[in-house]
Amino acid sequence: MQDGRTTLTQFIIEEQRHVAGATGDFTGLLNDVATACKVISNAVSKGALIGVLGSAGEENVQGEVQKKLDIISNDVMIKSNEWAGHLAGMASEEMEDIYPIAGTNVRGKYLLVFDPLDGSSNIDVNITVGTIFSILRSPNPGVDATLEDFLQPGSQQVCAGFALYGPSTLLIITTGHGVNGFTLDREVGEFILTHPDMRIPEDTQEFAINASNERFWEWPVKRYVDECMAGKIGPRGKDFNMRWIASMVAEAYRILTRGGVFMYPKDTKDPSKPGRLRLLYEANPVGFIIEQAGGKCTTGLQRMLDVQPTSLHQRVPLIFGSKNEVERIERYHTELRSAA
Ligand SMILES: O=P(O)(O)OC[C@H]1O[C@](O)(COP(=O)(O)O)[C@@H](O)[C@@H]1O
Ligand SMILES: [Mg+2]
Ligand SMILES: [Mg+2]
Repeated sequence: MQDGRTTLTQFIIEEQRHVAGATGDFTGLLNDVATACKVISNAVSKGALIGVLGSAGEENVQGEVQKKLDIISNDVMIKSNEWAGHLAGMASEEMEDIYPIAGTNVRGKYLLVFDPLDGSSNIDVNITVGTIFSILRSPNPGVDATLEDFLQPGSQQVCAGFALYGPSTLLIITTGHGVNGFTLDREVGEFILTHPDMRIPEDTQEFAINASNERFWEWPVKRYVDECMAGKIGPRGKDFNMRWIASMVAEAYRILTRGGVFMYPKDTKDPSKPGRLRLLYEANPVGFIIEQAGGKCTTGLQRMLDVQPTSLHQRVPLIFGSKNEVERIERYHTELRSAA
Protein backbone atom coordinates (compact mmCIF):
# COMPACT_ATOMS: atom_id res chain seq x y z
CA MET A 1 0.00 0.00 0.00
CA GLN A 2 1.09 3.59 -0.46
CA ASP A 3 1.45 4.01 3.30
CA GLY A 4 4.15 1.30 3.36
CA ARG A 5 1.93 -1.43 4.79
CA THR A 6 1.64 -4.82 3.04
CA THR A 7 -1.82 -6.06 2.07
CA LEU A 8 -2.73 -9.75 1.81
CA THR A 9 -2.98 -9.44 -1.99
CA GLN A 10 0.45 -7.84 -2.27
CA PHE A 11 1.91 -10.49 0.00
CA ILE A 12 0.47 -13.38 -2.04
CA ILE A 13 1.44 -11.87 -5.39
CA GLU A 14 4.99 -11.43 -4.09
CA GLU A 15 5.07 -15.03 -2.84
CA GLN A 16 3.67 -16.37 -6.11
CA ARG A 17 6.33 -14.53 -8.16
CA HIS A 18 8.77 -17.24 -7.03
CA VAL A 19 6.48 -20.14 -8.00
CA ALA A 20 7.37 -21.54 -11.42
CA GLY A 21 4.35 -21.74 -13.73
CA ALA A 22 2.03 -19.72 -11.45
CA THR A 23 -1.00 -18.56 -13.42
CA GLY A 24 -2.65 -16.21 -10.94
CA ASP A 25 -5.34 -18.78 -10.15
CA PHE A 26 -4.13 -19.29 -6.60
CA THR A 27 -3.90 -15.55 -5.94
CA GLY A 28 -7.44 -15.14 -7.27
CA LEU A 29 -8.73 -17.99 -5.13
CA LEU A 30 -7.16 -16.68 -1.95
CA ASN A 31 -8.58 -13.24 -2.67
CA ASP A 32 -12.06 -14.75 -3.00
CA VAL A 33 -11.65 -16.64 0.29
CA ALA A 34 -10.48 -13.42 1.99
CA THR A 35 -13.49 -11.55 0.59
CA ALA A 36 -15.81 -14.22 1.98
CA CYS A 37 -14.15 -13.86 5.39
CA LYS A 38 -14.74 -10.10 5.33
CA VAL A 39 -18.42 -10.65 4.57
CA ILE A 40 -18.76 -13.26 7.35
CA SER A 41 -16.88 -10.98 9.75
CA ASN A 42 -19.37 -8.23 8.99
CA ALA A 43 -22.35 -10.50 9.69
CA VAL A 44 -20.81 -11.87 12.91
CA SER A 45 -20.05 -8.38 14.23
CA LYS A 46 -23.54 -7.02 13.43
CA GLY A 47 -25.10 -10.03 15.21
CA ALA A 48 -28.48 -9.27 16.73
CA LEU A 49 -28.74 -5.98 14.78
CA ILE A 50 -29.37 -7.94 11.60
CA GLY A 51 -31.09 -10.93 13.21
CA VAL A 52 -28.39 -13.54 12.51
CA LEU A 53 -27.97 -14.97 16.01
CA GLY A 54 -29.62 -18.16 17.23
CA SER A 55 -30.40 -21.56 15.88
CA ALA A 56 -31.65 -22.27 12.36
CA GLY A 57 -33.72 -25.17 13.72
CA GLU A 58 -31.99 -27.74 11.51
CA GLU A 59 -29.27 -30.34 11.95
CA ASN A 60 -26.23 -30.80 9.74
CA VAL A 61 -24.79 -34.10 8.53
CA GLN A 62 -22.94 -34.50 11.84
CA GLY A 63 -26.23 -34.38 13.76
CA GLU A 64 -25.31 -30.98 15.22
CA VAL A 65 -27.80 -28.14 15.49
CA GLN A 66 -27.03 -25.54 12.85
CA LYS A 67 -26.86 -21.91 13.84
CA LYS A 68 -28.17 -19.29 11.43
CA LEU A 69 -24.62 -18.06 11.04
CA ASP A 70 -23.37 -21.57 10.17
CA ILE A 71 -25.69 -21.54 7.17
CA ILE A 72 -25.04 -17.91 6.22
CA SER A 73 -21.25 -18.42 6.40
CA ASN A 74 -21.52 -21.57 4.30
CA ASP A 75 -23.53 -19.72 1.63
CA VAL A 76 -21.06 -16.82 1.60
CA MET A 77 -18.09 -19.18 1.13
CA ILE A 78 -19.85 -20.93 -1.76
CA LYS A 79 -21.05 -17.78 -3.52
CA SER A 80 -17.64 -16.09 -3.22
CA ASN A 81 -15.71 -19.04 -4.57
CA GLU A 82 -17.82 -20.82 -7.17
CA TRP A 83 -17.81 -18.27 -9.97
CA ALA A 84 -14.20 -17.49 -10.86
CA GLY A 85 -13.00 -20.76 -12.38
CA HIS A 86 -10.26 -21.51 -9.85
CA LEU A 87 -12.01 -24.54 -8.33
CA ALA A 88 -12.99 -28.05 -9.39
CA GLY A 89 -15.10 -28.51 -6.25
CA MET A 90 -15.78 -27.57 -2.64
CA ALA A 91 -16.62 -29.44 0.54
CA SER A 92 -17.88 -28.07 3.85
CA GLU A 93 -18.78 -29.16 7.35
CA GLU A 94 -22.31 -27.96 6.65
CA MET A 95 -22.90 -30.01 3.46
CA GLU A 96 -23.24 -33.78 3.43
CA ASP A 97 -21.82 -34.21 -0.06
CA ILE A 98 -19.15 -32.41 -2.05
CA TYR A 99 -20.23 -29.29 -3.94
CA PRO A 100 -19.46 -29.54 -7.65
CA ILE A 101 -18.93 -26.34 -9.62
CA ALA A 102 -22.32 -26.34 -11.26
CA GLY A 103 -23.84 -24.79 -14.36
CA THR A 104 -21.73 -23.24 -17.06
CA ASN A 105 -18.93 -22.13 -14.75
CA VAL A 106 -15.41 -23.13 -15.69
CA ARG A 107 -13.84 -25.87 -13.56
CA GLY A 108 -10.41 -25.02 -12.23
CA LYS A 109 -7.48 -26.83 -10.70
CA TYR A 110 -8.01 -26.44 -6.94
CA LEU A 111 -10.28 -27.95 -4.29
CA LEU A 112 -11.51 -25.88 -1.36
CA VAL A 113 -12.55 -27.53 1.92
CA PHE A 114 -13.88 -25.48 4.82
CA ASP A 115 -15.50 -25.20 8.20
CA PRO A 116 -17.48 -22.01 7.52
CA LEU A 117 -17.86 -21.20 11.20
CA ASP A 118 -15.83 -22.95 13.86
CA GLY A 119 -16.81 -22.68 17.51
CA SER A 120 -20.34 -21.77 16.49
CA SER A 121 -21.78 -22.78 19.87
CA ASN A 122 -20.11 -19.54 21.02
CA ILE A 123 -21.91 -17.19 18.62
CA ASP A 124 -24.80 -16.32 20.88
CA VAL A 125 -22.48 -15.52 23.79
CA ASN A 126 -20.27 -13.16 21.77
CA ILE A 127 -17.07 -15.20 21.98
CA THR A 128 -14.53 -15.45 19.16
CA VAL A 129 -15.40 -17.79 16.28
CA GLY A 130 -13.73 -18.29 12.90
CA THR A 131 -13.62 -19.81 9.41
CA ILE A 132 -11.11 -22.59 8.65
CA PHE A 133 -10.08 -23.52 5.10
CA SER A 134 -7.78 -25.90 3.27
CA ILE A 135 -6.75 -25.75 -0.40
CA LEU A 136 -5.75 -28.91 -2.28
CA ARG A 137 -4.80 -29.51 -5.89
CA SER A 138 -7.45 -31.34 -7.88
CA PRO A 139 -6.08 -34.61 -9.28
CA ASN A 140 -8.40 -33.97 -12.25
CA PRO A 141 -8.18 -30.26 -13.04
CA GLY A 142 -10.77 -28.82 -15.39
CA VAL A 143 -13.53 -31.32 -14.57
CA ASP A 144 -15.97 -31.58 -11.68
CA ALA A 145 -14.31 -33.08 -8.62
CA THR A 146 -15.32 -36.45 -7.20
CA LEU A 147 -15.37 -37.41 -3.52
CA GLU A 148 -12.14 -39.41 -3.96
CA ASP A 149 -10.34 -36.28 -5.17
CA PHE A 150 -10.80 -34.74 -1.71
CA LEU A 151 -9.43 -37.72 0.22
CA GLN A 152 -5.83 -36.50 0.24
CA PRO A 153 -3.60 -36.49 3.33
CA GLY A 154 -2.95 -33.08 4.89
CA SER A 155 0.66 -33.16 3.69
CA GLN A 156 -0.75 -32.46 0.18
CA GLN A 157 -2.29 -29.11 1.16
CA VAL A 158 -1.23 -26.17 -0.99
CA CYS A 159 -2.48 -23.64 1.52
CA ALA A 160 -4.34 -23.58 4.82
CA GLY A 161 -5.72 -20.76 6.84
CA PHE A 162 -8.26 -19.50 9.27
CA ALA A 163 -10.06 -16.24 9.89
CA LEU A 164 -10.79 -15.20 13.43
CA TYR A 165 -13.77 -13.02 14.26
CA GLY A 166 -12.83 -11.56 17.64
CA PRO A 167 -11.98 -8.10 18.96
CA SER A 168 -10.01 -7.84 15.69
CA THR A 169 -10.68 -9.82 12.53
CA LEU A 170 -7.55 -11.74 11.60
CA LEU A 171 -6.54 -14.01 8.74
CA ILE A 172 -3.77 -16.52 9.38
CA ILE A 173 -2.34 -18.37 6.39
CA THR A 174 0.41 -20.72 5.31
CA THR A 175 1.44 -21.83 1.85
CA GLY A 176 4.22 -23.99 3.26
CA HIS A 177 6.67 -21.12 3.79
CA GLY A 178 5.96 -20.22 7.40
CA VAL A 179 2.84 -18.64 8.89
CA ASN A 180 1.75 -15.05 8.46
CA GLY A 181 -1.07 -13.16 10.16
CA PHE A 182 -3.09 -10.28 8.72
CA THR A 183 -5.45 -7.91 10.54
CA LEU A 184 -8.51 -6.49 8.80
CA ASP A 185 -8.35 -2.71 8.58
CA ARG A 186 -12.08 -2.05 8.38
CA GLU A 187 -11.82 1.53 7.14
CA VAL A 188 -9.65 0.51 4.20
CA GLY A 189 -11.30 -2.91 3.74
CA GLU A 190 -7.96 -4.75 3.45
CA PHE A 191 -6.17 -7.44 5.42
CA ILE A 192 -2.82 -5.94 6.45
CA LEU A 193 0.26 -8.00 7.36
CA THR A 194 0.64 -7.48 11.11
CA HIS A 195 2.07 -10.81 12.34
CA PRO A 196 4.88 -11.90 9.99
CA ASP A 197 6.53 -15.31 10.43
CA MET A 198 4.63 -16.51 13.50
CA ARG A 199 6.54 -19.03 15.66
CA ILE A 200 5.21 -21.17 18.51
CA PRO A 201 7.41 -21.37 21.62
CA GLU A 202 8.65 -24.95 22.03
CA ASP A 203 7.77 -25.13 25.73
CA THR A 204 4.64 -24.07 27.54
CA GLN A 205 2.86 -24.11 30.88
CA GLU A 206 -0.65 -23.86 29.43
CA PHE A 207 -2.98 -26.60 28.18
CA ALA A 208 -6.54 -26.66 26.82
CA ILE A 209 -8.94 -29.58 27.12
CA ASN A 210 -12.63 -30.08 27.86
CA ALA A 211 -12.12 -31.39 31.40
CA SER A 212 -15.77 -32.48 31.72
CA ASN A 213 -14.78 -35.48 29.57
CA GLU A 214 -12.12 -36.63 32.01
CA ARG A 215 -13.84 -39.88 32.90
CA PHE A 216 -13.81 -40.88 29.21
CA TRP A 217 -10.14 -40.13 28.51
CA GLU A 218 -7.58 -42.77 27.67
CA TRP A 219 -4.67 -43.30 30.01
CA PRO A 220 -1.95 -41.27 28.15
CA VAL A 221 -4.08 -38.10 28.19
CA LYS A 222 -5.13 -38.66 31.78
CA ARG A 223 -1.49 -39.11 32.77
CA TYR A 224 -0.44 -35.92 30.96
CA VAL A 225 -3.21 -33.80 32.47
CA ASP A 226 -2.72 -35.27 35.96
CA GLU A 227 0.96 -34.38 35.80
CA CYS A 228 0.16 -30.81 34.71
CA MET A 229 -2.42 -30.47 37.47
CA ALA A 230 0.08 -31.69 40.08
CA GLY A 231 2.11 -28.59 39.25
CA LYS A 232 5.26 -27.77 41.22
CA ILE A 233 4.90 -30.73 43.56
CA GLY A 234 4.37 -33.25 40.71
CA PRO A 235 6.76 -34.90 38.26
CA ARG A 236 6.82 -31.82 36.00
CA GLY A 237 8.07 -29.60 38.82
CA LYS A 238 6.20 -26.53 37.55
CA ASP A 239 2.69 -25.10 37.67
CA PHE A 240 0.42 -25.17 34.61
CA ASN A 241 -2.53 -23.00 33.65
CA MET A 242 -5.66 -24.28 31.87
CA ARG A 243 -7.88 -22.70 29.19
CA TRP A 244 -10.98 -23.94 27.32
CA ILE A 245 -12.73 -21.52 24.97
CA ALA A 246 -14.60 -24.30 23.07
CA SER A 247 -13.64 -22.51 19.86
CA MET A 248 -10.69 -24.30 18.29
CA VAL A 249 -9.67 -21.42 16.04
CA ALA A 250 -9.39 -19.12 19.03
CA GLU A 251 -7.31 -21.70 20.90
CA ALA A 252 -5.11 -22.25 17.82
CA TYR A 253 -4.46 -18.52 17.63
CA ARG A 254 -3.60 -18.29 21.33
CA ILE A 255 -1.15 -21.17 20.87
CA LEU A 256 0.39 -19.51 17.79
CA THR A 257 0.84 -16.35 19.80
CA ARG A 258 2.18 -17.60 23.14
CA GLY A 259 2.42 -21.40 22.99
CA GLY A 260 0.30 -24.05 24.67
CA VAL A 261 -1.29 -27.40 23.96
CA PHE A 262 -4.79 -28.16 22.65
CA MET A 263 -6.31 -31.61 23.06
CA TYR A 264 -9.56 -33.10 21.83
CA PRO A 265 -8.36 -36.67 22.19
CA LYS A 266 -9.96 -40.01 21.46
CA ASP A 267 -12.25 -40.93 24.33
CA THR A 268 -14.83 -43.52 25.24
CA LYS A 269 -17.80 -41.13 25.45
CA ASP A 270 -19.23 -42.37 22.14
CA PRO A 271 -17.22 -45.41 21.01
CA SER A 272 -18.52 -45.00 17.44
CA LYS A 273 -16.57 -41.72 17.13
CA PRO A 274 -12.76 -41.78 16.97
CA GLY A 275 -12.65 -38.10 17.99
CA ARG A 276 -14.71 -34.92 18.10
CA LEU A 277 -13.06 -32.78 15.43
CA ARG A 278 -12.97 -33.37 11.70
CA LEU A 279 -9.88 -34.29 9.70
CA LEU A 280 -10.31 -32.50 6.38
CA TYR A 281 -11.49 -29.07 7.47
CA GLU A 282 -10.37 -28.75 11.10
CA ALA A 283 -7.38 -30.98 11.98
CA ASN A 284 -5.51 -30.82 8.65
CA PRO A 285 -5.54 -27.06 8.06
CA VAL A 286 -4.73 -26.32 11.69
CA GLY A 287 -2.05 -29.04 11.62
CA PHE A 288 -0.40 -27.50 8.54
CA ILE A 289 -0.35 -24.05 10.16
CA ILE A 290 0.93 -25.35 13.50
CA GLU A 291 3.75 -27.33 11.86
CA GLN A 292 4.73 -24.35 9.73
CA ALA A 293 5.01 -22.28 12.91
CA GLY A 294 7.35 -24.84 14.50
CA GLY A 295 4.74 -26.73 16.53
CA LYS A 296 3.42 -30.27 16.22
CA CYS A 297 0.03 -31.81 15.44
CA THR A 298 -0.81 -35.46 16.05
CA THR A 299 -3.57 -37.97 16.69
CA GLY A 300 -1.45 -39.17 19.62
CA LEU A 301 -0.10 -42.05 17.56
CA GLN A 302 0.43 -40.52 14.12
CA ARG A 303 1.40 -37.19 12.57
CA MET A 304 -1.90 -35.59 11.58
CA LEU A 305 -0.74 -34.62 8.09
CA ASP A 306 0.09 -38.29 7.32
CA VAL A 307 -3.41 -39.59 8.07
CA GLN A 308 -5.02 -40.98 4.91
CA PRO A 309 -8.64 -39.76 4.85
CA THR A 310 -11.32 -42.34 4.14
CA SER A 311 -14.42 -40.13 4.25
CA LEU A 312 -15.37 -36.46 3.92
CA HIS A 313 -16.52 -35.86 7.48
CA GLN A 314 -14.11 -38.23 9.20
CA ARG A 315 -13.35 -37.41 12.84
CA VAL A 316 -9.92 -37.74 14.43
CA PRO A 317 -8.30 -37.37 17.84
CA LEU A 318 -6.53 -33.98 17.73
CA ILE A 319 -3.56 -32.82 19.78
CA PHE A 320 -1.46 -29.82 18.75
CA GLY A 321 0.75 -27.04 20.01
CA SER A 322 4.20 -26.46 21.50
CA LYS A 323 6.64 -29.02 20.15
CA ASN A 324 8.14 -30.40 23.37
CA GLU A 325 4.76 -30.88 25.06
CA VAL A 326 3.14 -32.57 22.05
CA GLU A 327 6.16 -34.90 21.77
CA ARG A 328 5.70 -35.80 25.45
CA ILE A 329 2.02 -36.63 24.88
CA GLU A 330 2.96 -38.73 21.84
CA ARG A 331 5.54 -40.53 23.98
CA TYR A 332 2.90 -41.36 26.59
CA HIS A 333 0.74 -42.83 23.81
CA THR A 334 3.53 -44.96 22.32
CA GLU A 335 4.71 -46.13 25.77
CA LEU A 336 1.20 -47.41 26.42
CA ARG A 337 1.06 -49.13 23.04
CA SER A 338 4.42 -50.85 23.48
CA ALA A 339 3.45 -51.94 27.02
CA ALA A 340 0.25 -53.57 25.67
O1 LIG B 1 -18.38 -28.41 23.14
P1 LIG B 1 -17.04 -29.03 23.30
O2 LIG B 1 -17.09 -30.51 23.53
O3 LIG B 1 -16.21 -28.32 24.33
O4 LIG B 1 -16.31 -28.88 21.87
C1 LIG B 1 -15.78 -27.69 21.43
C2 LIG B 1 -15.16 -27.90 20.09
O5 LIG B 1 -16.15 -28.02 19.11
C3 LIG B 1 -15.97 -27.06 18.07
O6 LIG B 1 -16.79 -25.97 18.30
C4 LIG B 1 -16.33 -27.78 16.78
O7 LIG B 1 -16.45 -26.96 15.68
P2 LIG B 1 -17.88 -26.46 15.05
O8 LIG B 1 -18.38 -25.33 15.89
O9 LIG B 1 -17.42 -26.03 13.68
O10 LIG B 1 -18.79 -27.65 15.00
C5 LIG B 1 -14.50 -26.63 18.21
O11 LIG B 1 -14.24 -25.35 17.74
C6 LIG B 1 -14.30 -26.71 19.70
O12 LIG B 1 -12.96 -26.91 20.06
MG1 LIG C 1 -15.42 -26.55 13.65
MG1 LIG D 1 -18.40 -25.22 12.06
